[in-house]
Amino acid sequence: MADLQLSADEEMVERLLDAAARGDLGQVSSVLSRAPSLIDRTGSRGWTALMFGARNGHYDVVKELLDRGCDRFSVNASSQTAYDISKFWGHGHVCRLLGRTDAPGENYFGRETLDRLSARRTDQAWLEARRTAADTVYLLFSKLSPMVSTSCRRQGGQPELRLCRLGHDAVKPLLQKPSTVLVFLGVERTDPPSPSRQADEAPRDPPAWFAVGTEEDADEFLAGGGEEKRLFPRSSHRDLLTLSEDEAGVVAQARSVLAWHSRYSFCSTCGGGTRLEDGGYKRSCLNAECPSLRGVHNTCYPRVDPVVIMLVIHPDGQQCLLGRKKMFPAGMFSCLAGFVEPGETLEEAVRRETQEESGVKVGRVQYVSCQPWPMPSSLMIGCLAIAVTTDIRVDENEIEEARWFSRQQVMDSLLDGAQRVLTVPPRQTIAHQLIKHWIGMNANL
Ligand SMILES: NC(=O)C1=CN([C@@H]2O[C@H](COP(=O)(O)OP(=O)(O)OC[C@H]3O[C@@H](n4cnc5c(N)ncnc54)[C@H](O)[C@@H]3O)[C@@H](O)[C@H]2O)C=CC1
Ligand SMILES: [Mg+2]
Ligand SMILES: [Mg+2]
Ligand SMILES: [Mg+2]
Ligand SMILES: [Zn+2]
Repeated sequence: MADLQLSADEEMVERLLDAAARGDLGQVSSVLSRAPSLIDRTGSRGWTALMFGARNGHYDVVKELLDRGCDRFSVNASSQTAYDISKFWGHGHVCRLLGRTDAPGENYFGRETLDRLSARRTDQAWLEARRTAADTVYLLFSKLSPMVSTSCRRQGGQPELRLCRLGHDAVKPLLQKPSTVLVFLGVERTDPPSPSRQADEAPRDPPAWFAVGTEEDADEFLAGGGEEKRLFPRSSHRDLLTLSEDEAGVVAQARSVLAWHSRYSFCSTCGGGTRLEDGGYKRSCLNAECPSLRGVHNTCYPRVDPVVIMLVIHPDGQQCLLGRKKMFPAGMFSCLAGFVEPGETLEEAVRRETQEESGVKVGRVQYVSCQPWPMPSSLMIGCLAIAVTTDIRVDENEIEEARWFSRQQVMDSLLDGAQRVLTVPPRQTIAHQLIKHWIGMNANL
């Protein structure tokens, strides 16, 4: 009976994959209406219905599968997502559909959903009006953790965290405390005004977003969520990686600025007290004699720490260098990385950090993409680097082990169910994306 059931399932999967490949929307919908759980099932070489639809440029089929909640990130036996496949075959319209959460060069924490309107940061009257407006959104952070709710579950996965959006009334008492920090994040990006709008209608400002930061527990806010469970995640590194791409971007912005406020309360030039200015983007010294008040000083502005992160490629082109820190989970290897030092180019930082950490010398360096990493304020600058030597000698203070891994070993690590000699960091990290970028450079469909 079980065998019969299994083969009936398999037959349905075959029908689904075949319909997706042919662009038969009716058949795809009919199979999934009867058996929704088959949506991410794979056929030969790990291809899903989404990949078949993407391979042949079937826009309607791809849209239907996405609307029904398929996994757009799953990879086939060549480690390609449906997006990689549609890009390879030149189906731009399907790429755009799939690219919404996996656009080329866009990394987790990198999406800008707000227009920062930096020119408005010094406009006190405008800021004051936006602070109290009915549609203004406040994000609350306690000890740098954003308040989130866990009301919905991602299909088959871990609970998805969503940011809690509060109104002015809810945060008003907190805003009156002198230790609370308020940062203007920007306004929602809007579509161009519709042609039907009357000429005499005044254009409305889109909703403004603010971040409110407190070093207190703020647990009193957790009660007001009704059905949904509200919390401030305490293991912020892991939990921040479960936000949606849209929310991750705004959290990266808010958390880095709030982290700067929480560590830089005093003037670093004279030790005096400081005052918040520019919508939370500046701290000015209260001591009228302080040199930091004359000229431009980077001590007054939120910091960003550039970090190079590199996938080092073996001179034979078929292996890459990955390392592991002692703190990594067992079996996990990642790209080497390190802070850029003053007066150093990105290329030199890649060469120096690679040699310090692994003993390998690097020649050519090529920039790929970057990622804001708000723990607390790094900007990860992702590069491919071509090795000119291959002997490994690790810096044991930082790295436990570094090894050359073959392309096949790395591909297996990206595949569900494959035999693995290593695991790579999760897809939200630029390390993962650099590794996938290298695998994708030799498309083997
Ligand atoms: N998103 C991703 O895929 C990855 C992100 N990272 C992030 O990159 C950062 C840097 O990587 P590491 O290998 O640790 O750098 P690293 O190789 O330069 O070594 C870190 C050491 O550098 C010193 N240091 C110099 N400037 C610093 C600064 N501005 N802030 C803090 N420490 C500084 C400290 O002594 C620190 O222990 C890490 O904090 C990590 O969070 C690292 C790997 C992957
Ligand atoms: Mg390092
Ligand atoms: Mg280092
Ligand atoms: Mg370093
Ligand atoms: Zn000062």
